[in-house]
Amino acid sequence: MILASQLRKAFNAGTASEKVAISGVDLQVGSGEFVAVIGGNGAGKSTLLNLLAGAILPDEGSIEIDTVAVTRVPEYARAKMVARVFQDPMIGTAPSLTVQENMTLALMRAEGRGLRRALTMSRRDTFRQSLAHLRLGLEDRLDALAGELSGGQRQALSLAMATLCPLKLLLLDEHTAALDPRTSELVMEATVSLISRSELTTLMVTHNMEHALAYASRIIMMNAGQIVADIGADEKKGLTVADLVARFRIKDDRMVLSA
Ligand SMILES: Nc1ncnc2c1ncn2[C@@H]1O[C@H](COP(=O)(O)OP(=O)(O)OP(=O)(O)O)[C@@H](O)[C@H]1O
Repeated sequence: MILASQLRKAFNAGTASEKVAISGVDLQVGSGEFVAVIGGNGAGKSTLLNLLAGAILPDEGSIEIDTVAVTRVPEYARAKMVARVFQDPMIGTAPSLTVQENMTLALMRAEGRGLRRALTMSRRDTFRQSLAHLRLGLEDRLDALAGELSGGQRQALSLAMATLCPLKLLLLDEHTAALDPRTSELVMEATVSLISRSELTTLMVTHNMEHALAYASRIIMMNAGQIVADIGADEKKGLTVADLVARFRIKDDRMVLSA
């Protein structure tokens, strides 16, 4: 369970360019819930994820992950609990290392030993199996350099790496936004398969309303640093993309693409 209470974060505080990015945010996410975070540009979505990851610390409020108070715990010390996948396929994997070396690095995050010692044959099988579930052909490319993979395969590898060790919270920051529509669907399907297999608690920032409606169990809408709507599974069932766009006057990815 993730519990955020009365979070506030301002940038450039006390200056003329002060910007309150998050204000009075209360959020409770149950174990295994998959929450889509939507909202217009500058609404505070990435800042909320940054606060949960520990990449930035709040000015006010508190954060608990499975009853552990992590409010002032920096990102590196939260890494065993929280993993994140970013929009840019170039972030999250090391291009000059192979697929299996990248995955070994992800394991070392939890185990902390040398790359050579950690890379054993049994690990290879484990890596192959976890990559096969993603259905992007990565299981046959363990020895390929990550830099030679397609954008979709790199995002899938980032996902596999993020979820290789037991996790309390997975944060997806527009992780399919830089991909073409077909690849974006494939990575989204891989995401859902991973999340449901591991019953992972997940927050996904997205501008793709179809993904939010189809895949998440709950949608929260942000505006001006606050959560302005919280749509549970039952209410979500009756909504269409057009409803969401009209109700919240926000842009959908596909509208941006076709504009
Ligand atoms: N490091 C920073 N320094 C100054 N202002 C910032 C910083 N990070 C975010 N902001 C500001 O805080 C507000 C919220 O930004 P945030 O990136 O969280 O929005 P977002 O909802 O993720 O937007 P988008 O959909 O465009 O990515 C914006 O006004 C932004 O300009």
